[in-house]
Amino acid sequence: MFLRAIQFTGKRGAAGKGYPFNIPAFRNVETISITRPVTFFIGENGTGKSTLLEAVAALCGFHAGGGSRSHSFSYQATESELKEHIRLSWRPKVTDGFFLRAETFYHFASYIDELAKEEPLILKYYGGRSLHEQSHGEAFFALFQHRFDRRGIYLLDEPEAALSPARQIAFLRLLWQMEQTGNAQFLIATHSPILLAYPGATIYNLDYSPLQSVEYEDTEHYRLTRDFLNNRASFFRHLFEG
Ligand SMILES: Nc1ncnc2c1ncn2[C@@H]1O[C@H](COP(=O)(O)OP(=O)(O)OP(=O)(O)O)[C@@H](O)[C@H]1O
Repeated sequence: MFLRAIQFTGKRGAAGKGYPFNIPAFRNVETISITRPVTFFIGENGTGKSTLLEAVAALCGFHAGGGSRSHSFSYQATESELKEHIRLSWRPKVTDGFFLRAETFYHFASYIDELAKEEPLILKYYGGRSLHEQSHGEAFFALFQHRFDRRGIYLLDEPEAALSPARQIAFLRLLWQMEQTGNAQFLIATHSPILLAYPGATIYNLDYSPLQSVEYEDTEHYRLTRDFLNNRASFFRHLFEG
């Protein structure tokens, strides 16, 4: 455990009412406590998960388009001002880690290819070959397996985006292995009921204003998936015949 809390500073009111200060989940939040090695952020589309992870990544010194401190590639920045209104509380501080953004992964892969032209050995951190020569899911998994072995903080924005259900379950094992080393901490924004099932994680739900921690079995992800799988016919009756 490295990051212990995300603290919202009191100056936000002065910053105006537009994005990102109009996001309901952040209203009246003082501190998001981080007490477990794996913390999930969930919520409907547009509730602020990426905005929060981006701000944390910026304060960690990670490139806004994804990557670590040493990565810098051209990317149309969409960073919000939130980073100027939060503080990270560390014990101990780490500077290494990675910010995975599914949406900019293509640009990241191209950037690594460029670096590999000068320094081919760099590809060992990405499964031994260009990320572009691997499928989207293979490339994600190669990154998890070969690059996430360093002591650090890992910020993952929808890592399930490229992963099959079987790979998501394999990812749970990787998470567990990395947690056992005591060297890795994860903040993960996700919509996946499989990833969210990871035992012992904290889940913050940004559907609430202010955001709240919830139990896995109380999440819509768990309940809706369970009900859908248990009774598809009933869902389809309502969807198609109503
Ligand atoms: N650069 C921006 N300028 C203005 N509004 C923005 C900007 N980026 C995001 N928003 C708005 O802020 C809100 C939160 O967006 P964000 O991308 O953080 O949501 P999210 O929870 O990650 O969503 P999703 O699950 O769809 O990825 C949304 O209403 C979005 O429209």
